[in-house]
Amino acid sequence: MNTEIRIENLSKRFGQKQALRNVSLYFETGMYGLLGRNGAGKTTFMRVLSTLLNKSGGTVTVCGIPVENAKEVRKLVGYLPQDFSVYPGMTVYQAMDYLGTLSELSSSERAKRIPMLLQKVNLDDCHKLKVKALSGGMKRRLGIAQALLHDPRVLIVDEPTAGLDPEERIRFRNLLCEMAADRIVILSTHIVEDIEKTCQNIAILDKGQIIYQGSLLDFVGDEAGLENAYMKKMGAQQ
Ligand SMILES: Nc1ncnc2c1ncn2[C@@H]1O[C@H](COP(=O)(O)OP(=O)(O)OP(=O)(O)O)[C@@H](O)[C@H]1O
Repeated sequence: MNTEIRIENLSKRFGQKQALRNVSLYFETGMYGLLGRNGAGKTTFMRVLSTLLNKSGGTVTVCGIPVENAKEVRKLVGYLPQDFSVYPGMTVYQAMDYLGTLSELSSSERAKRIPMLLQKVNLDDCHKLKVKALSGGMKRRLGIAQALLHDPRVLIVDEPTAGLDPEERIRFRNLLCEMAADRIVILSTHIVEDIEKTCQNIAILDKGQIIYQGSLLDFVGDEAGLENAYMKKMGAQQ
């Protein structure tokens, strides 16, 4: 099974509101940055890929499987939403174990994967802590660990570093890069620096349409950095 996502002419309407219009994109193993203003359609796009929203038109396949086959696609996709929060009264281990049960992992798979994932996100010392006692950065790392419980081929993260201190942001970025070595990671954020430091390829959404897709280096061209190139592009889109 090839690790790839093919999107052709994807559209999504909410009543009269056209949130996505003729979006066509292709992803293969690696890390991709998704940029766009507030309301551009980024979350809608990620929710369609994660099968949490039905599309209105077009085709989307994840590793060859159409998103309409939500049960199968969910096995392939891990999603960390913007507002991730889980069971504050549970310990870190209990929360992971419960989420693993919801993902239909057997008890032996959970016993194997949970310690391995907590170690990967550097939370192995915290497995007995209550979720509500975790810092913002630790919660985000727990979010990644839960999104990886079923070892998905695709990891989609929405605004994961907002509000994190610089050290925690860099740690989180490194973790995502590590995850992208053998899967597709799609990172949506307004923090342009996070994308500049981690992604070789970017896509920019504006008013529901793709206005750039391709290499970050090509996009930046002769500009001083991604932020400058991005501001210039967005200025031209007004
Ligand atoms: N459930 C919904 N019902 C109606 N309109 C919606 C719904 N969800 C999103 N929209 C609209 O679709 C458009 C795209 O929203 P979306 O949340 O995907 O944007 P975004 O790029 O993620 O924004 P932000 O950067 O602010 O998170 C917006 O105009 C939004 O108001």
